[in-house]
Amino acid sequence: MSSHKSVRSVVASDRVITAFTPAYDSSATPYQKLNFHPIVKSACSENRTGRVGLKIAKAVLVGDVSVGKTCLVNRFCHDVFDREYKATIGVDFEIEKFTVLSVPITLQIWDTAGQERFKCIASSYYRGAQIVIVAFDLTDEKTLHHTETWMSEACATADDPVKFLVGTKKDLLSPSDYSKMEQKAINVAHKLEAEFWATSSKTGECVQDFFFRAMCLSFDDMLLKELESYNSTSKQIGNNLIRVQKSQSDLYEKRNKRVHCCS
Ligand SMILES: Nc1nc2c(ncn2[C@@H]2O[C@H](COP(=O)(O)OP(=O)(O)OP(=O)(O)O)[C@@H](O)[C@H]2O)c(=O)[nH]1
Repeated sequence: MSSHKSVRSVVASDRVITAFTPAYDSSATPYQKLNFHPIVKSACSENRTGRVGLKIAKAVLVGDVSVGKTCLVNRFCHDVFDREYKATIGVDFEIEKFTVLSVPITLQIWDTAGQERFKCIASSYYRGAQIVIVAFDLTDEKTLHHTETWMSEACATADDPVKFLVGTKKDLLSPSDYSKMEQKAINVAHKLEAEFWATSSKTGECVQDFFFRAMCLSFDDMLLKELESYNSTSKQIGNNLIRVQKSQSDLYEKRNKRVHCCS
């Protein structure tokens, strides 16, 4: 297992999210929200974000061999592109610190190997992911056909994730070849109930927007769940308190009745 970690103690200014990043194509996404949930926005502005500020959003990146998964991560995390192919051995990971609506949150990106012989190792890292990214090569249609299997395997142990279908190597296609491929990819994305993106790690096209979008959707989901669980716990504590108060007042009433009878 190889790994090159980049843990930044201070959030870089280009990792500060103050507005909701839109979808690549509003007709190619199941996620139709255009902004952070109002409850999320007010919780952030009033500093009521519970444990979310301490949380890590886990993303797993899967797909066929050599579709460009490592290049996608390297373009986003280090702003570099390597034209030489070096196979990922097992799994690799990167950590990026963000601030979303002034709340600190860490994104952990697990870059898995596409080679069949590493599948067993790589799949053990899918568990608990809040973001599943299935990558395919826009210049190689058979890699698109395999995305259904990748998605179902990665989602099997993920945590109700936001799902993405990401086409890579857009720089290698002519506009007309791209639009033919895009339509096929959007059809697959609908089937997978995933959001479609097309990127180029060589030119950097849409790479940062894609990861920002993933962060926005997952942050919104995580904070809503956190606030819901906080509210239901408070409600339960409230109900228990009412029950205790009621049984205390019943006891008091019974004792008063007894005192009254005896006298
Ligand atoms: N032109 C172009 N080439 C790319 C792009 N992304 C990746 N490549 C090339 O595709 C090859 C494979 O890229 P990787 O990122 O190593 O592929 P991978 O999916 O991580 O491969 P595995 O680790 O084996 O699963 C490399 O030679 C890259 O230079 C891109 O956006 N444009």
